Amino acid sequence: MTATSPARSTTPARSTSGGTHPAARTADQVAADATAVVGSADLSNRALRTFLHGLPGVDQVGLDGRAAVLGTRSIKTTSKAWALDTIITMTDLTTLEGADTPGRVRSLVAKALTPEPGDPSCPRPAAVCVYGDMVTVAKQALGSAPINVAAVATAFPAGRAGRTARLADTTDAVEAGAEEIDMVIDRGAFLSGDYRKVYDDIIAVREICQQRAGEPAHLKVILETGELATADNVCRASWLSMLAGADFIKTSTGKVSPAATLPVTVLMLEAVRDFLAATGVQVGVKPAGGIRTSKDAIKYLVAVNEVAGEAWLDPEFFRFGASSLLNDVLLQRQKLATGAYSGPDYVTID
Ligand SMILES: O=C[C@H](O)COP(=O)(O)O
Repeated sequence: MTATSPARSTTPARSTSGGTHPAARTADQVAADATAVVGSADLSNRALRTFLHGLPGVDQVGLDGRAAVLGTRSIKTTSKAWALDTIITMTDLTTLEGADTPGRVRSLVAKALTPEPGDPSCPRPAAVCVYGDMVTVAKQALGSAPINVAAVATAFPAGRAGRTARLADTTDAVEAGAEEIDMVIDRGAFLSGDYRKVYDDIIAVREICQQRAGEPAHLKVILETGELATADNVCRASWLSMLAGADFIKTSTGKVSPAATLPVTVLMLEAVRDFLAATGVQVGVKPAGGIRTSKDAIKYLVAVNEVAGEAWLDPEFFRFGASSLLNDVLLQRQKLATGAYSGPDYVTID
């Protein structure tokens, strides 16, 4: 990623309560510092630390309050139909089980290709998300359909492997044709303050993504927010990932509790909004893990619109990582169209 000329603003960088942190730098200062960090030829861990620890502090109480308010918004029935279809187009339909088989992946792909048999107006998910060794199976099953294959990589979910193994994992997935790579950060390095290691890892994975035949693979960086302990850490990990060139920042692997939450997603939406203002680069957000109902997913859409803005209401910039959300969305879609649920046999519950 190359930081373009920062958009100039004289408003102070905002913390999540909607107010400003007493020690907050202005957006101009954050922009200048971010540009200096990205442009530095010899970036030290100390420089990264200074930048990340100088970000406005997060008011956790304010964050929870803001998310709670967003979660109570109601939407009109007409908007609900749009919301349900939008959720489908933003879904990375996922299977990430040790017991995944080629048959299971083919069945996931069949569902992605035809989510609602008999209703050609039903949109398709953005991607299917699988382990790297299942990319070939998924690609073959998808054929030329415009659905991406996202592969988890870098020793997902814990990331506990040396860089050589983590990068080899990524190379395998990219060479098999994955259009999207979902990497995990080294939480141990991050939590021990070795930001430079995390930064270098992301850059190395991104370089492999860039080498994909045809289009570069899009890089989603999983923070595993449930292991980061504080909201300030989530904010720092978001900025660190974006500075290193993430196309998306993703909350969770789905293997750690808590996984995606609305407050954490609001915080990450604020980060991408502020990063765009500072650098001119728009990064996407992917909450993943534990989002199972349309009702919850709609709360996330409201947050996207109100926190980051309409520009993020696009699968290019917002995704849901979910294994079973699609089933509920299809049921709700049916209910909206016919006034009744079609019964539990109507959609596959897998
Ligand atoms: O990235 C997606 C998650 O692994 C899926 O989690 P879920 O099964 O809770 O929807």
